[in-house]
Amino acid sequence: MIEFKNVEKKYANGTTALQNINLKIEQGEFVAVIGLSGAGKSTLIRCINRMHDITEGQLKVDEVDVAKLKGKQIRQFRRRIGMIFQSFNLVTRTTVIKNVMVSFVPDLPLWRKLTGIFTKEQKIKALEALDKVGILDKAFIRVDQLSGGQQQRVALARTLAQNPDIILADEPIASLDPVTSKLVMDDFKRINKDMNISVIMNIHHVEIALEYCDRIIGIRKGAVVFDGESSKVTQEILDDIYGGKLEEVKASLEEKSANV
Ligand SMILES: Nc1ncnc2c1ncn2[C@@H]1O[C@H](COP(=O)(O)OP(=O)(O)OP(=O)(O)O)[C@@H](O)[C@H]1O
Repeated sequence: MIEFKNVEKKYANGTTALQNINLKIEQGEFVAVIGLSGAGKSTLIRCINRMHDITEGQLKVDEVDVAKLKGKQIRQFRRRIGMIFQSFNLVTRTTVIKNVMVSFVPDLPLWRKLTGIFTKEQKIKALEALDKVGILDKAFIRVDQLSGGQQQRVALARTLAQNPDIILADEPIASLDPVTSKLVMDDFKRINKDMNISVIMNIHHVEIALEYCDRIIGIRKGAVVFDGESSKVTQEILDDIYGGKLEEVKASLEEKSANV
């Protein structure tokens, strides 16, 4: 379980990105974090794996007080938490399988990971992870020869190979066209349901969030203004989360996806 108790995050420049956050996320939930740009979605997600330090309150992941972790403990803790980014974060000039196997040697420098010799067992594990996201046939192809959607699936396979309890996804479909976005969301959903991995996703596409995620957390100006089941989200709630600017957000997303 992930538990935020009166969490505040203030950046060094004085910006309060999160204030008085109280949340409980149980193992196996599929949660979307929505809100306007700058509302604090990324900050919220990144506090969970200590990419950002909180400045007040307490954040616990399975009873581990995240703020108290130090050095090696942080690295060990992060192994249980996969992170997916909008930009995939892959090494594009090497093969798909090598990108996945990188997850087996988290403490080595990247060049060592990529030149490293992997065991047969590790190769099998990587192939299994690729199979789970439907791109086993691409294992020995260079990443730069794949489409955006396929690259995001490689990133997902890399995270799965690490055997995480939680996946944090920071706008995972923001660079994808609408059809590919849905395929990637199908993968997230399947992984969430079949493997009981918690997924906490920061997402701009409200309709997709409502369709795929079980729970919606709406953030406005660093505070939670809605927290409940997707099926309970009304237009009025969306107007509150987005301060009446939802149509503008949708129009800008449509413009972006036309340019993908
Ligand atoms: N490293 C930083 N230093 C100072 N302020 C920051 C930093 N990162 C984010 N902020 C500020 O914190 C607030 C929340 O930012 P955050 O990136 O969490 O929002 P967001 O909802 O994820 O936005 P977007 O949808 O545009 O990614 C914003 O006011 C932002 O300018």
